Amino acid sequence: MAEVWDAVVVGAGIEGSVTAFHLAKNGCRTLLIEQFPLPHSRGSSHGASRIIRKAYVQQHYARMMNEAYPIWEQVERETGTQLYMKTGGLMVGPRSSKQLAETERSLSGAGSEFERLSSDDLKLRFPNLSFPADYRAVLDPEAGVLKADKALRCFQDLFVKYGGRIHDEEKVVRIDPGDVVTVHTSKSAYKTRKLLLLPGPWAGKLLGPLGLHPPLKPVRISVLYWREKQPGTYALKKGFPVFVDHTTLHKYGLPCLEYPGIFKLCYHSGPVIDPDDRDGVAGSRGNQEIVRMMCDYVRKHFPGLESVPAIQESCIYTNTPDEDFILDRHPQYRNIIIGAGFSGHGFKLAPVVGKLLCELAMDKQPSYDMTPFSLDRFHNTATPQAKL
Ligand SMILES: Cc1cc2nc3c(=O)[nH]c(=O)nc-3n(C[C@H](O)[C@H](O)[C@H](O)COP(=O)(O)OP(=O)(O)OC[C@H]3O[C@@H](n4cnc5c(N)ncnc54)[C@H](O)[C@@H]3O)c2cc1C
Ligand SMILES: O=C(O)[C@@H]1CCCCN1
Repeated sequence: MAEVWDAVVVGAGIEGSVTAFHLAKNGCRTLLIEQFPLPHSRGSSHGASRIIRKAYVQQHYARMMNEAYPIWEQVERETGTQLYMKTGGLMVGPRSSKQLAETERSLSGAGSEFERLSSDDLKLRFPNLSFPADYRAVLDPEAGVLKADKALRCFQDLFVKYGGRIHDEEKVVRIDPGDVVTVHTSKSAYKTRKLLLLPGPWAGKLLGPLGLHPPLKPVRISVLYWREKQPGTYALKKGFPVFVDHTTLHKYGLPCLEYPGIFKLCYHSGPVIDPDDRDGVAGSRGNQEIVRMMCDYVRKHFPGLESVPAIQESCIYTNTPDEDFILDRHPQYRNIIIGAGFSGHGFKLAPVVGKLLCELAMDKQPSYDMTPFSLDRFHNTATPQAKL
């Protein structure tokens, strides 16, 4: 008789890899299936860096981050790899910004420290930034950079260390629900008691045949890097923080890390695409406009950077209308668990996302209120609004 797995996880991005790690660590015999050869750069988890911060508008994420940090540290210890570099995080916006006020409220509510910077403080502390006199900032002292590609590898290595199996270059092509689910791939078929779907931008393609159509939009993000005029101006070593601008749709930046002397500064939006054709016609549409807008932005606010990007790469967000994640069971097939819609901010939270999905798979009471992450919230048509 075919072997029955305790759990099969589909998708070896950061969310699937961390979920698989928690399952294996909790004694579940787990198989992690990935369509592409690992590592790859076609989904959402590639690249050297991501922002980690507690400064969130939504308090549920600020609270979850209190648990995420110790797990990141534990993985660093267990693998002997530095993954987190503390830089502090600067959230800027107009003095009247509701988002900044709510960020302060949620940091306080989560028991986390922060500093409030006036326009004068901002000028004094960060002379290489230029913002109007009616701007202010919130500084999150615990924020920093995660070494993303290393982090992904660490979680996959630990998963294998705890007895998990990874099958890459194997695409899931059909799912037959049941008390024991059958997962058909391009190479084989597997039986499992619990199936966890973490397919990133491909979520729509896997969920549709299971009768689920949540309003998910895969969006192509241009990852833009800008050369310093004077090397070292925005360097991590010199203590330049990670940065989020809360004016209208966000712009965000990370101090020079992956390419020496080159600062990463991106726009938190882009064209809706098919993940199998990320850089095709739809993906390129609007890119020139975004680059032009970002050139203007750099000229205005980052006077120490060349105002033409030195490097351009791509990555994909999978957005929900309210930018909250989906972490839930299939409403009909309760042993199928879904993690999707990480809306461009899921990396830092993956340690807690994985823990919650593992709890659902092991039929334990989840450690957090799952209401913000429920699939059925979309029946009430959430108002689209950039939050973070
Ligand atoms: C430019 C950019 C900047 C970001 N910045 C930040 C940040 O600063 N901080 C932060 O916290 N987050 C950030 N994020 C968000 C974060 O990176 C994502 O939320 C996270 O990587 C999502 O991971 P995932 O595992 O859901 O998706 P993915 O990494 O895409 O993983 C899904 C995997 O499933 C596989 N798969 C799909 N379908 C199948 C199938 N049928 N069979 C087998 N395998 C399948 C895919 O190949 C893929 O490997 C950023 C994202 C981008 C794009
Ligand atoms: O998750 C983050 O911290 C960043 C903030 C800005 C948008 C992209 N993601």
